[in-house]
Order: sequence, then structure tokens, then C-alpha cells
Amino acid sequence: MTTRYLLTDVAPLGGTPVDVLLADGVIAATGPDARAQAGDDATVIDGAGLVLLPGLVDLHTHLREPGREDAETVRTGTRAAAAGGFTAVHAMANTTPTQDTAGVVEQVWRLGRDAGWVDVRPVGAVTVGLEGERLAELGAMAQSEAAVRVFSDDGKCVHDPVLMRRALEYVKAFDGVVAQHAQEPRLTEGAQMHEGVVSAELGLTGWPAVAEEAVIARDVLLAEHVGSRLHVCHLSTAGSVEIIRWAKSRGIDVTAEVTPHHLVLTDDLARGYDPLFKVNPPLRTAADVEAVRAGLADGTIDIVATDHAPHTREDKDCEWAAAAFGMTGLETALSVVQETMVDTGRMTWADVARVLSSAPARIGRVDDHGRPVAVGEPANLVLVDPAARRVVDPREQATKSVNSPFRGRELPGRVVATFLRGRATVLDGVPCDDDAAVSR
Ligand SMILES: NC(=O)N[C@@H](CC(=O)O)C(=O)O
Repeated sequence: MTTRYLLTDVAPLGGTPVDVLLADGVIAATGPDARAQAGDDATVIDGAGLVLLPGLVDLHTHLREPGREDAETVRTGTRAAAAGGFTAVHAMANTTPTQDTAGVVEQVWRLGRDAGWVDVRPVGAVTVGLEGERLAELGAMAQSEAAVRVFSDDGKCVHDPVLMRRALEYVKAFDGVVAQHAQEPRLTEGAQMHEGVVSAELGLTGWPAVAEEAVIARDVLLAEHVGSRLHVCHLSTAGSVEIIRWAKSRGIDVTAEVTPHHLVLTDDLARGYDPLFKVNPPLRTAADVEAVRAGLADGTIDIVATDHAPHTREDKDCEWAAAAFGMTGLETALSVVQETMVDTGRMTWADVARVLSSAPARIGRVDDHGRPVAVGEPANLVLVDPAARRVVDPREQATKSVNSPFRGRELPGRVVATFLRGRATVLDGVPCDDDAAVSR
């Protein structure tokens, strides 16, 4: 039998404090019933001042296994996810070999299940080898044990409009979604950072906003034409927010994500030539940051997704032009959303539960996650201390890589505990290594 937990005086979604009993993998009782049913054997966690949210769900994580286990493995990446308050993650397809067959997605799914930290939902590649030439085995991946519902060539754009159209049409058969990495390749050849004043000053090749916006505009029209579901990865510009707003007003079935780093960091950071700030799509301007915050607050942008992109020191500790694109994010996402959206009064904790849990769970068709905090629901939960503050030290994080752009920065909030089907994966802010993989 798994441990029973009595969380006392916790605030579900930041609301009125209440006692909550977790038993047999579910929320067994709330209020006075919780204490009455807890019995003597329940582990009591003092939840005064803490917020209880549904476990976070990431639609966009790079776990790097198979192929780049030197940067991250399914085990280290999912342990980092649990530390960050996640109970489910989607593992992106740009592995080696590519997650473009039933065999590879099943391998990743099994590694996730055996690690036991979070539920891993592999993303399937749209095209074979992410090469943009032939559709991958979408149906076989959907029907595999991994039950793939999200398909993406992330890291690369599906730039051929005919292939994109076919993928959008094909995934309808199994209620899938195509998640597009919107980057017009010809407009971004050799690009190193956002195209603007700073790139001109530094003499680095620019990645113009239009290279993202042109693909999003095309794809929302394609999605409308074929009546399919489209998801836009890591949207980063004010113009992209406008296009999504327009598409939604027309009733087009599109969803969009923003990353934590695009909610706060700007292209000015490139001035130090520190590749920690090199990412795809690039950090944009302060006006873009304001536009994505406004878009997230008004629901134009549906979710926050980490785009956790771990890289080895070798791939990051070099000159800007040679460095890999990408930043880690699983262990700082919730804090950045708190700092930029909650502490600024733009969103409530209920909104946070929507953008980091229920909406991504719905887009990815992940059952049992992102559910209401209510009796009978699966106990996939995270307990957060919003009053805590910490200085980010990547060496203390669970991820194998240290390329956090928040290194040395003080951020609000701390994950106190994470529960996966009622089993604690994190307690007192520390991953429960002894218990991992015990009960799945
Ligand atoms: N987001 C990133 O900067 N990097 C991603 C892929 C990508 O989108 O380029 C990665 O896999 O490292």
C-alpha cells in the first residue's frame, strides 16, 4: 500500500485553505472528512501558506535519450521534471535515432515508465528523420503502446506546405495534433539571434520576427482549410500573438504555447555574448515580452511549455556562433510564471493551473492529469510555497545540464512536494530517490 498523506490547511488553486487526504492514488477526501478518514498512519504535511495545484504537464521537453545521454537521460530529465512540479511531460522527437517509428517512441515511453518520476508521453516526428521530405509512420506511432497524440519536427520547421497539409489531415483520424516549430528556413539561414537593433550592433546574423509569423499565418490557414487541430510551439513575437488572436476569432482550431524564458528575457542579454542566452526562437524585444504576457493573460496563448533543452558544457561553453541553441527550464518554469504573471497581478493561481496543467493535458490528450483538485480525482498534484525565494544554482538542479539562463537570479516560489498517483516524487523540495520506480 502506498503512503497516505494528509495535507493540512492547503489552498487548492490559491483558494480557501482546507485539509486534503491522498490515499490509494486519488484525492480521497477534503475538509473535515479528510482528517476524520486519515487515521493514525497518514503522513501529515503542514500546508499552511502553501498552494495546491494539479501536477504540471509539459507539452515540450527535450529528454535527449536516445542519442545524447551526455546532456540528459529520460531518468535525469524526468527527475528534474518532478522537482519542478511536473507529473507528465511530452518528450520531443529530435532524438538520435529520431522518434519517428513505433519502436523508438515505445522505447522512450518504457524508459519513462521504468524511471517512475512522471508520465512520459513521447512526441512523434512529423517527417522521417525530421528531414521534411516524407511523412513518418504517424498512424503506427498513434496506435503503439506510447499512444502518440502530439506530432512535431521541433528543432526544425515542417516548411513544405503540402507535407504540412497532409500531416494535419492525417492526424485527424486519431485525434492528434501537429505542433509546429514555426521558422521559415530561408529567412533564418545562419541566424544567431533576434533581428533588430542589438543584432545590428553586435554584427550577428538576425532571425527576423517575420520568419516565425509567416509560417504561423500559413499554418492557421491550412488548419482552417482542412479542419484540423494545430498547435504552435514557443511563440515569441507580438505579431504572432496578433495572428493567433485573429485565427481564434475566426474559430480556427489552433492553440499556442509560450516558454518561460520568452516571458521575461530579452535580446539585450546577447550583448555579453554568453551562449546561455542563445535559444531558438531567439529572445526578442521588451515589446514582444509585453505582448506575450498580455496574450497569455487574455487566453490568446493557451499554455506555458518549457522547451527544456539541455546541452553539454562542450556544446554551450564556446563562442556564440558555435554554441547550440537551447536552455533548461523544467526546474524554473513555475517560478518564472509566478514572477511574471501572478506576482504582477495578471493571473491567479487558478489561471496557472490552466496554463501549466489542464490546458496542456487537454492539448496532448493526457488523461488523468490536469484534473480538478476534487474528491475522486487522481492524486497528480504539486504543493507550492509562493512566499519562498531562492537563487538559481544549476549545479544544485536535478537536470544533467547546467545551461539555465536564470543562473544566479533570485526567483520566487518553491516546489515543496509533487505527487504522482498519490506517491510522493518530491518531498521537502527534494526528489524522493528511494521511492522512485516503486509504484507505477
Ligand atoms: N529550443 C532550442 O533552442 N533548442 C531545441 C530545438 C530547437 O527548437 O531548436 C533543442 O533541441 O535544443
